[in-house]
Amino acid sequence: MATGVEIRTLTSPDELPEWLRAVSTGFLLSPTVSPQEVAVRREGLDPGRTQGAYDGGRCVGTFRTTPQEMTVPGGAVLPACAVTNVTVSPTHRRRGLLTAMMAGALAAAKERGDAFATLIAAEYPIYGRYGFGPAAWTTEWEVHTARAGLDRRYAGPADAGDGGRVDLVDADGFRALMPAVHERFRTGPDRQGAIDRTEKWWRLATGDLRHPDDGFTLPFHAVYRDADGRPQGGVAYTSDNVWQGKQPEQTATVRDLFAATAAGEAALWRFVLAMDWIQRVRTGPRAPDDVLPLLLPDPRAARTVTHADWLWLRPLDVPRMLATRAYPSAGTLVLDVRDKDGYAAGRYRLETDGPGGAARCGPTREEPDLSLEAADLGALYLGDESAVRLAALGRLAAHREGAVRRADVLFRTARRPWCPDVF
Ligand SMILES: CC(=O)SCCNC(=O)CCNC(=O)[C@H](O)C(C)(C)COP(=O)(O)OP(=O)(O)OC[C@H]1O[C@@H](n2cnc3c(N)ncnc32)[C@H](O)[C@@H]1OP(=O)(O)O
Repeated sequence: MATGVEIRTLTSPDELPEWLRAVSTGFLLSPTVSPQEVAVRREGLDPGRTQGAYDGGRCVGTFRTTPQEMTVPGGAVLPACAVTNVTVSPTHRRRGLLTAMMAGALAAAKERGDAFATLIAAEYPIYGRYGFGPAAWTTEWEVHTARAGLDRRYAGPADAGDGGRVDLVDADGFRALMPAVHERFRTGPDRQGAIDRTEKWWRLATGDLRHPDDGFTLPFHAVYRDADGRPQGGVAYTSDNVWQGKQPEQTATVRDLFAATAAGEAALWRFVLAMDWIQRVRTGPRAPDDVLPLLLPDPRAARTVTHADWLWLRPLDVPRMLATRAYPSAGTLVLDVRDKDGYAAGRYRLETDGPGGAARCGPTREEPDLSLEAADLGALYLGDESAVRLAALGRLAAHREGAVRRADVLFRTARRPWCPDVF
């Protein structure tokens, strides 16, 4: 580790301006942070979960965690330790500062009883060494609206197709209605990977609270209500106002689109795709198996512009993780989990009752069916990775005939996991 550098949690909110300057420097945003920006960022930030690395009086490393609820397969939620604001200044990189801050944060998370740690990785190669595996991927599409083959005569609010309707609302209305809908959405049985949103999240997203330095554009907002008038989903979108030779060439960008019902999700996409002047719709980061392309008569009109790892997950409490999620069939599996940091290491017996039933998991001395690294269990846990694929890569060893396929029968999910948010 770097000599002469002290790593510690912040002792007072007065240390935040210097700490935030270091975040802004590490992310190459700006060498300074305005007092107004500090005022916004300090809201909800817990100094006790905020680490800084100090060389003399200068902050050269930052690392923060926040409490998070994450949905696991089946719809139950578990407490996670969300890692964010990780930076080391270019003057102090590759001397072990991140490694030291990560060690402190994971030890605290284990002590608190968090089931796992999560993060959105800036670059793929950074976090595997700390026991994180890519647990949910993301895809962004750009839809060429004229090629999609949709009926562009969409008639507006009264015609969402199922007796429901889509209405434009202002930002305050969206913020008033949507948190409750989002709670139902994110805890659905196929919503593994979705996370809770704080009041601050909603205020920032709807412009009620603004980062003065980030050039925020207020989006348009629309709400889908079902035939009974119950709000079931919403969309936030912007448009770029581009014209060429008297022709509209506009691209709408979806910032947020979710619904608690399939009808609501389809109606909101149809609404966005049918808008006059819009030639292209950028979907923002979605689940790789989002319904969007197949809602189009010609799915090829949805061109993939990004497909990448998104949410990374680091197991901490394996028995709790495995006993809490749902499984599509009854079965048993004995897993030998290797973890050089110890948090997830051990041999565990998982026993599942199948659909609608419970699962039990605890330490065992039985011979293992499979052995794998904690990071690979992180990749398997939400259902996105395949045990057969990991075995082909040599990252998962089978000790019994058929054990790899048995793992896939238990772990794979009907829908792919999706974390809709950046944190
Ligand atoms: C959740 C989030 O906040 S994601 C944001 C992450 N932040 C950034 O990407 C901002 C720019 N980068 C940085 O601030 C820093 O380079 C960090 C935070 C990524 C790494 O900090 P460092 O203190 O340099 O990491 P540290 O010295 O502990 O490195 C540990 C190991 O990871 C490797 N490593 C670190 N960063 C990277 C990287 N970007 N790519 C590949 N390997 C890396 C190091 O080479 C080292 O490997 P070794 O143990 O085999 O020698």
